[in-house]
Amino acid sequence: MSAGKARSFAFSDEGDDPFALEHISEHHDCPPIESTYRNSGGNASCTSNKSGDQNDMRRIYVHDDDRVLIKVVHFGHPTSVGIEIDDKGETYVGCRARRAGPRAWIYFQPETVRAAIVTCGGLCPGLNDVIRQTVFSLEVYGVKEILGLQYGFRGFADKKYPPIMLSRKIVQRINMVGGSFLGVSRGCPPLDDIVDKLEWKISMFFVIGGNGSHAGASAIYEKCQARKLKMVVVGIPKTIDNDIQILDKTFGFDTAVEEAQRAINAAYIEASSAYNGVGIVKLMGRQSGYITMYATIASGQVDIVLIPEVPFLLDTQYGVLEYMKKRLEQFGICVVVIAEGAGQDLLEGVGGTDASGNPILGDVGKWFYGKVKAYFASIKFAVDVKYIDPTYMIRARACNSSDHIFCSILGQNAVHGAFAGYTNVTVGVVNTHYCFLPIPEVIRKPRMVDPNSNMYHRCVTSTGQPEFQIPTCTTEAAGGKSSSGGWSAAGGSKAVVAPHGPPERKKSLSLKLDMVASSKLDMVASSGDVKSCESSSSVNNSCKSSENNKSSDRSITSCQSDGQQMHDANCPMAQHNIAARSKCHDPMCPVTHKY
Ligand SMILES: Nc1ncnc2c1ncn2[C@@H]1O[C@H](COP(=O)(O)OP(=O)(O)OP(=O)(O)O)[C@@H](O)[C@H]1O
Ligand SMILES: O=P(O)(O)OC[C@H]1O[C@](O)(CO)[C@@H](O)[C@@H]1O
Repeated sequence: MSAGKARSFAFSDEGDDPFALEHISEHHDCPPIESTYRNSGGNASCTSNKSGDQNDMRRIYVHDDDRVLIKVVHFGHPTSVGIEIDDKGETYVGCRARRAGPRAWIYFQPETVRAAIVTCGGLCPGLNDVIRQTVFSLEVYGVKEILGLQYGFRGFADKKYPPIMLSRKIVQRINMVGGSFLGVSRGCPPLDDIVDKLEWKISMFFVIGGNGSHAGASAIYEKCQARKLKMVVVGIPKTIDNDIQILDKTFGFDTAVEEAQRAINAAYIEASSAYNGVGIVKLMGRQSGYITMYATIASGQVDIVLIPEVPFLLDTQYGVLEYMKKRLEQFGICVVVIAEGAGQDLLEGVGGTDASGNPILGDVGKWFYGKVKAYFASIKFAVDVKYIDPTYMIRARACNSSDHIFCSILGQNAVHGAFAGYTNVTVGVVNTHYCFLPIPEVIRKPRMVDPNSNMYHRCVTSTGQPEFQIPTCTTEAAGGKSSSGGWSAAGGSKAVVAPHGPPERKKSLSLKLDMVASSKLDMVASSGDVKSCESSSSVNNSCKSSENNKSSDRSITSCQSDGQQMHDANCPMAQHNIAARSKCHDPMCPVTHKY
């Protein structure tokens, strides 16, 4: 199946299934043999018959007909948050992927297999864990020859770094450290040179990398097909950026978020102890803001988050700088987290591309730091600005325990997929289940944060920030200034009123799948904007009465102006410095007691 193939909404095992996998038996004569995979004490040869049924109590094999649903939510309406309708009006509702795991029947004689493993792109916590478990699993099947390519695809061409033989003994302890035991690189020799080398009887090729590496893996697969090489290509998605479609997450992402959160917390500590302290943290994320968004929520101490997917104004009355001033006036502190790829439209990029063709970005962190300093100097507002750029620290470490486990499962499943004969596939977790997915489908486009997603709404609910845009429809529900003077509420006024109206209890809410496509038109022509304007008064009411709205400015303003007092243990004052705390006059306020 090619990347451009039409996708259907309803699952079918026939040709139009976007998750149909290439299988080696479609191109080569290779009858299945009984699996040689044994886990501890398992006696696989007694447990299955040719149809894959298992006769004994021990069950170690996944049946080839097992499937994982790509979407497990029943979406009640095409405008439901999270439904992910793509630019062709398509969704993955109803689609299923093949469940990963060992099969009872395999398509390679292990003693004839020569496997090769390569790690490409940037570093990512967990690379060594994946290499290690891939080697272990190959050996469990009975493979004797396992080659490690050095320094990514360059390892095919660079005579100084020939492939190294891998074994359980060699890789036993590599998971204790970060980095890649094999080395990584960007850029690669001509694909034909790589395929020439693969003709050295390599029958299983494991590519551990991100979108670019998977594009490379798929291109190599195509070339091998053309040369009729009997080889399977299996990818293992790696990227701290978490920018791979469909998957719950990629390995290393959790660890990177953990490390990023530490940087944010350091910025918070610095800023909270300084006079009008500003903490700025720049985090990796070339085109997608996942690390920044998740670390922001994890830290809980961020006032402003800026990601590549959400444009922002800097210096106007709706811009970031004026909002920072307001935060400083109110709380004496402001923590800003900015993703590497954010605001690239505002600064001069370095231009050009790296060896892999990725754009070289301008340094938004330094640029933003300079702008903040200049702005506050220009208005003679004393600030103490600390800038932290943890860059490579978030990806150079060994992974945390959840990533150790995740990587182990991915490495093992990659080997199961190869022995099952699947090729041009990758292995990933979808809805907490492991599955094999066609590479072309997962790299159709990079995954980015959807500013209309639940997760982004959660993030800006956490920071309490407004949209840094000229409001398209102003409402008094805005998180700070009113229509005459400034910011609109985070998430936008359009998001305030549900576009799909009140629930109709008696009618079935079940979503007809063909509705999804037509709904795109509805959404474009929707009168949602108008409605949200009209109903702003009700929104405003709920806003005023929301005493527990801990993160937004309006709760403080209404508290103070209504003469109400803050009894909330999570009073926003509690999170900020002593100067700001003194603004809380409530004798019951836990902060007043504490200090
Ligand atoms: N479209 C493509 N076709 C063939 N090879 C590619 C393609 N894109 C990238 N590659 C190769 O894949 C390798 C890794 O690509 P890249 O440097 O973009 O990292 P990545 O796999 O996307 O990982 P990361 O998330 O760290 O950026 C490089 O050797 C690069 O030359
Ligand atoms: O400096 P390098 O190695 O090119 O890597 C930087 C890039 O790697 C990533 O971490 C992963 O692609 C990006 O977020 C970042 O732009």
